[in-house]
Amino acid sequence: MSRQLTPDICVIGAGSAGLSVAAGAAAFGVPVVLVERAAMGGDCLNTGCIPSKSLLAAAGMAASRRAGAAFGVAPVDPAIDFAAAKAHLRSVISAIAPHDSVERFEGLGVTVVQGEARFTGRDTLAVGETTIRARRFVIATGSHPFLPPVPGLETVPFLTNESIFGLEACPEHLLILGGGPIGLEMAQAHRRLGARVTVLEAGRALSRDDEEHVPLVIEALKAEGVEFLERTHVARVEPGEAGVVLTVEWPEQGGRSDGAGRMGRIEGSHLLVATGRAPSIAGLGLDLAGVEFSARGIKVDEGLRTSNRRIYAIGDVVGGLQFTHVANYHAGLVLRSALFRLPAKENREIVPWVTYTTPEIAQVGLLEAEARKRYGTRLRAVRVDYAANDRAQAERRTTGKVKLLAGPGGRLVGASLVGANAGEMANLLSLAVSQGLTMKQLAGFIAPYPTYGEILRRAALAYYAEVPKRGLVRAVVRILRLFG
Ligand SMILES: Cc1cc2nc3c(=O)[nH]c(=O)nc-3n(C[C@H](O)[C@H](O)[C@H](O)COP(=O)(O)OP(=O)(O)OC[C@H]3O[C@@H](n4cnc5c(N)ncnc54)[C@H](O)[C@@H]3O)c2cc1C
Ligand SMILES: NC(=O)c1ccc[n+]([C@@H]2O[C@H](COP(=O)([O-])OP(=O)(O)OC[C@H]3O[C@@H](n4cnc5c(N)ncnc54)[C@H](O)[C@@H]3O)[C@@H](O)[C@H]2O)c1
Repeated sequence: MSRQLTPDICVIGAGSAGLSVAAGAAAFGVPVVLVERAAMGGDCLNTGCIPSKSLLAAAGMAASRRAGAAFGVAPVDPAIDFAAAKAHLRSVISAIAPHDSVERFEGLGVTVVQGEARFTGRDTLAVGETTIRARRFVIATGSHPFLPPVPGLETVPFLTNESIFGLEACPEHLLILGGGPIGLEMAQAHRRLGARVTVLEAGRALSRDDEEHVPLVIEALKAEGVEFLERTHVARVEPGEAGVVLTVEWPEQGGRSDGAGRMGRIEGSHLLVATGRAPSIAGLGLDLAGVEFSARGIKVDEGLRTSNRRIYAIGDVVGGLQFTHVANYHAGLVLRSALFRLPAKENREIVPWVTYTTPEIAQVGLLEAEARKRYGTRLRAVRVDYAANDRAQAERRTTGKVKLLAGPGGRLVGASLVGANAGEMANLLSLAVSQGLTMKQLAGFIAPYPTYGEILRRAALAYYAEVPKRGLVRAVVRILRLFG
């Protein structure tokens, strides 16, 4: 039966971005319609953050059983029930799913329409028999795996993040195309759960992270048995006896340390494609809506408005930094703009991200190379090793580094971390960068002892290490001593 809805706001996509806008708008009593064609919760809940972090947790449990010797606890080679690990993953999703469910959102006052949305005009959307005419639209349709143009890929049953979490048996030899966050998190998780794993990366693994810190992650994964082929070109994919055969090429300065030939063949049982993301915009009717886009995503201005000013686009579909917390950040900006008509401007220089390998690697704000370009000699980088932290010593997790970047006036403009709890520590640094705090303020808080977070205060104090040596400062201290 056909029906027409006329909300103030219509949100397309019930992933991290869309859910946040819908919940926020409904909380202020604004009529809002939310359209979703598949599972509520989008990538993060169903095929992204939650299953990947749950699998890493299972893998971490296996790794800890193998690693007790230094603590006087006899290591064991644990029997892994891969199907049970997957049951754990599904139960975590089920525990979170009610929060993102149709029932909860209807309870919040949101009208949820299930089906595929497509624009039929600049202010009209069709979802099956339903027509939605809204004052404002928010496109939050996310992204899907980008498939590289490797000849033969279509001839094998390759995996992506949309299918790998459904495997019930551990792959014998998992080949992973792409050494980004998905590739490395899945490499470590599967290796720890019993698979042989080979990562093939066209360029440099984790290329968006600090280049001084990335090698610590790669070395840790290699030490656990993950095989790495960086700067490797996969020329062809074909079916093989064991599953999949890759023909690979190494350029002159090839990634193989053994100096093997320029061409080679690698056989594995499974292939995971983790080579980036493409925006989910097919069939949306963006042309009819007057919304411009490119292969990267929907084009938006700093306020996340599209070329049609009544339509915003947020989250993965705009092709910027693709993280759940960025999707949530975007949602907040859109609510500010659409509900309160306040200026809203995305600031990409305060965004943190974390890859949840062991060790974790985290970035907040500017990378050193970016900061140097911007501030030149006015930039100071201070570095502290985890080995200087008592808690890291107690837990024997001393492989790690923190680097703080101080711009003019000692303002923290960026931070890079690698090591245990790097992601948790990124929280405090994210607050500091977003609020424009200085090294003085970062040195001035009391960190509970012994915590990993003390590393941050130590790094901030290191910024002032030269102060006691300055002549003027020493002279003042000398004079003050005269007063008893
Ligand atoms: C394996 C993996 C691990 C990740 N881990 C992390 C992590 O640890 N931390 C982190 O911050 N980020 C992580 N991410 C990234 C994170 O999942 C995404 O950035 C986030 O989910 C993007 O949210 P979104 O709302 O923009 O899009 P999505 O979650 O993709 O939601 C878009 C929704 O729109 C719907 N939709 C699309 N087109 C239409 C249409 N025409 N009509 C109706 N509905 C439509 C889709 O069905 C989907 O539900 C990970 C991603 C992957 C793949
Ligand atoms: N912990 C997290 O926050 C987390 C975890 C997973 C995913 N994510 C998000 O999901 C996004 C997608 O992750 P991703 O790892 O797929 O993408 P990515 O773009 O970060 O990395 C893809 C990698 O694949 C390589 N590559 C591309 N084509 C190739 C080819 N033909 N052969 C070999 N290598 C090739 C690239 O050089 C790159 O290093 C990330 O950018 C991130 O935003 C976040």
